[in-house]
Amino acid sequence: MNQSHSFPTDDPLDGDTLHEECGVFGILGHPDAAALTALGLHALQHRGQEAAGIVSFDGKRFYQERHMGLVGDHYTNPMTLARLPGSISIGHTRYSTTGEVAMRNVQPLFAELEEGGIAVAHNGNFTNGLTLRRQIIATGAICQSTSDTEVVLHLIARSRHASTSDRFIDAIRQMEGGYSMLAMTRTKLIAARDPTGIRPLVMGELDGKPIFCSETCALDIIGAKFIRDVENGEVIICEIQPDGSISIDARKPGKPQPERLCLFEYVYFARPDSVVGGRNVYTTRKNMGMNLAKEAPVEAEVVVPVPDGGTPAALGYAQESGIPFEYGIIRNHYVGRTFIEPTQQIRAFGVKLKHSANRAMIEGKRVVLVDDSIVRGTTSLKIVQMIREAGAREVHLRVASPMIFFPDFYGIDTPDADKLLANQYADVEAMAKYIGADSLAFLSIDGLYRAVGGEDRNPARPQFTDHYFTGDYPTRLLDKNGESMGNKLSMLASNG
Ligand SMILES: O=P(O)(O)OC[C@H]1O[C@H](OP(=O)(O)OP(=O)(O)O)[C@H](O)[C@@H]1O
Ligand SMILES: NC(=O)CC[C@H](N)C(=O)O
Repeated sequence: MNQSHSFPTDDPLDGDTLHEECGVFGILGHPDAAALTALGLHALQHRGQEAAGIVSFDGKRFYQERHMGLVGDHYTNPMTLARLPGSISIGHTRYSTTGEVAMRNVQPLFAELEEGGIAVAHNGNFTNGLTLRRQIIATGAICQSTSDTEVVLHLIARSRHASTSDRFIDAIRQMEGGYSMLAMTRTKLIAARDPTGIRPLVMGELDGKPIFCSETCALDIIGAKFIRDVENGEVIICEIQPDGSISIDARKPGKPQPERLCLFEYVYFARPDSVVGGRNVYTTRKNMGMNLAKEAPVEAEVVVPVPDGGTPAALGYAQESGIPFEYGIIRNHYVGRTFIEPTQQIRAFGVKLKHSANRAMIEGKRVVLVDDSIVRGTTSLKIVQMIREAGAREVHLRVASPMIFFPDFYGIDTPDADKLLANQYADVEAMAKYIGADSLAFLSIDGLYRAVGGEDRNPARPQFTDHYFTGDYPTRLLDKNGESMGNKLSMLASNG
């Protein structure tokens, strides 16, 4: 295995940030596998900005490049790509949910097995990862990372099945929680999605070669064709045959369960141009804004989005209400997503750097501000104040998703419940007062369901994963037992 990384491994971050997701990309049998993977990861950058890695195989050896930072910081360098030869490749952009921000947790993770090397890339989070980790450590395993993903490698190694595919299936069947996973061996690319289908994963094709990635925007960037979603609970095994052809074997190893995609993919995470679960994300966000305008109308002269997340919903609100849409806030694109920053102080500073009021569009007007979500309230507090300082007569905040009361354990890494703004105030009026808005309203859960899936939430069998709004977790939470995720790996806290 070629190890060519040498990056710092310190982790000053606390375990209390609302992180995003991760992005995965894999391709089998293409001569430009690593370069295509790098391009795919570029398109998936919004899903994870802490670190990015690529593993390739050239018929003889595995190669890896794993780096802290953005995809463009490393994989635009032809020398880096030259160190990733071969026609099989998988890649990952990371936002940590379990395990610190350190080189040892940067994916793909690689292991030498009896029958050869295997690399895995994981978007999601296992809700029994720590429980299984304790069990394998108790029986002699030596873990190299603090990532929940590593447990899968150990379970593959311990499986009694003969083929790598069966070992992989054996391993993931023991895992609970949310996962869209890719694995690669010397001849195979394997894709798997958890039984509930919490995280997205799609299959595409370029020049007849199979591709798997988190979102369709990664297919579009390389001109690949969308084939279909990987189904919930499905494992697809693609293998290069001795004659050079590629076999594709799709299996559903577990008990069938209804799919429940994560609603937050539509509210915030996925790129607006992606098609997630057959739905164009931009359209669902516009629908959210339209439903919000119906549910919470207000008299005003201008609708202003909180960019970027709030923009499609604000357009929907403006179209439905007939109030003109204007860019009353200008976004500095050199500042990333703010609610993922490590400390509250830095987050607040980031929000200030990121948004400026466009006074000419605001002064003397009653403004409807539209954002996609309120998590801690950092953004809302600053933006409402900024709009007032720019001369707005009234500021009405409209949020295109319901109030967030519950933490996530499936790959989002929300703050602890007590840090969520909705849990700090008795009602919406009290929240509005804290934020400094003349009025505040959230989209209802049914309004959100209709915006995404066209029908109300079915309480007996919810169509989507929505626990952050409702407390209805789609799986059991074995590791949790009342502890926060941030505390779970405290026994493993380290610098590298
Ligand atoms: O209540 P808070 O804790 O501030 O979190 C919510 C805010 O964070 C997100 O924006 P972010 O700046 O992360 O990303 P964006 O640029 O994609 O909108 C989201 O769109 C809200 O504006
Ligand atoms: N956000 C994610 O999907 C994270 C994947 C994995 N749990 C990690 O922390 O590396």
